[in-house]
Amino acid sequence: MQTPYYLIDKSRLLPNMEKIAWLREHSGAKALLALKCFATWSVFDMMSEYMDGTTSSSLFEVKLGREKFPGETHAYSVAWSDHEIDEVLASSDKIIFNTVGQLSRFEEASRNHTRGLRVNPGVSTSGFDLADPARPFSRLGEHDPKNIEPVLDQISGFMFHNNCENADFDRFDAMLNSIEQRFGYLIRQMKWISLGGGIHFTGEGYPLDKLAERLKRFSEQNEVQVYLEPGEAAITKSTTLEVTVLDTLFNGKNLAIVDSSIEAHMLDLLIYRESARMEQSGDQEWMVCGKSCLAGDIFGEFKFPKALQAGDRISIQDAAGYTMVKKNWFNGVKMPAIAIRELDGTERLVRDFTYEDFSAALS
Ligand SMILES: Cc1ncc(COP(=O)(O)O)c(C=O)c1O
Ligand SMILES: NCCCCNCC[C@H](N)C(=O)O
Repeated sequence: MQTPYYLIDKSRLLPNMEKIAWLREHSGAKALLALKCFATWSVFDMMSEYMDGTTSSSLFEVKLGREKFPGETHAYSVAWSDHEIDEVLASSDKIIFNTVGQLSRFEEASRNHTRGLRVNPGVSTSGFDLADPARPFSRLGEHDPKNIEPVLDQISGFMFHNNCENADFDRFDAMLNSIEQRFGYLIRQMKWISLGGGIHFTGEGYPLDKLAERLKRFSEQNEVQVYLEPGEAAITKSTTLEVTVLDTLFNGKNLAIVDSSIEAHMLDLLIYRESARMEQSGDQEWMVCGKSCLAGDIFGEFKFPKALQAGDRISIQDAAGYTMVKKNWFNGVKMPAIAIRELDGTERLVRDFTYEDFSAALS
């Protein structure tokens, strides 16, 4: 297969799915895939055996969820437009408004729909200002219980999303306690509560049993159906970005230029100033660089067992989350194709991109 391509390995996706299924069974919570993180629908058939549906951040994600992922479709957006609302309602099971203002604006249009409201508890686990839903002056959800009280009869659920790559169960527990303390009297008047994404419960060593017990207790004490919206947790470590070395040079360090671009194909790493991950090790230090003209288009510095040379293949690890959904046509660099490794080890190409796709994205 011609590089670059994202390779989704079902045998690496499966353990995440099995943990999600275990958690559902032992907590009673439902799990919705957050399409903003991962929307590669060729593996939705498999994922839908372990998950209950999808949640979204736009009309197009709502439509994709309804069309490609069996189960429930939750529609959330920071703000819906007038021209979108009918289609959003037609393609979803629940609509979650970000503010009381949006709920009021679309009150009549959505009257026969199951409706919820995003609530911002003012606490989060994000170490990144950019991704912190509880940052000062955050627009993400209603903050004040007093503003929510007047619209309680119009909604049947809340969505809280305040975790971010949170691998610490005790921190999750403490934040849920604080949510219950501040918003408990409102939560108990609802039928369902989504606790959002950002809980790293499929990670190595995460105390899944404690999470299941906590979610079950939350659900029983408040008499609500709990939803989780895993993005990263659903697909973590399932995918690699397969690239080839095109050139090498020495400029005080060993540099290898590959047929991909961090700016175009793994943008989140650049945004959050994180390094890509490799699996191999050795005593040869190399900086792996992208082929766009951006000076800082660098995947990171890694150790290899031997010196790299043109033609070498490299697998960049953990390349599923916020990658394929964010890839772009910067520099006209060819987008990586998408391939799937089936459980029996066979690989198949499910999407390739051509010059025509590049040209069609512009006019
Ligand atoms: C409302 C909501 N739900 C779920 C997610 C998924 O988060 P993660 O990929 O960290 O699990 C996000 C991330 O932006 C979100 O904003
Ligand atoms: N790896 C660096 C942080 C990534 C942030 N995750 C994506 C966004 C997140 N789900 C959010 O904005 O809440």
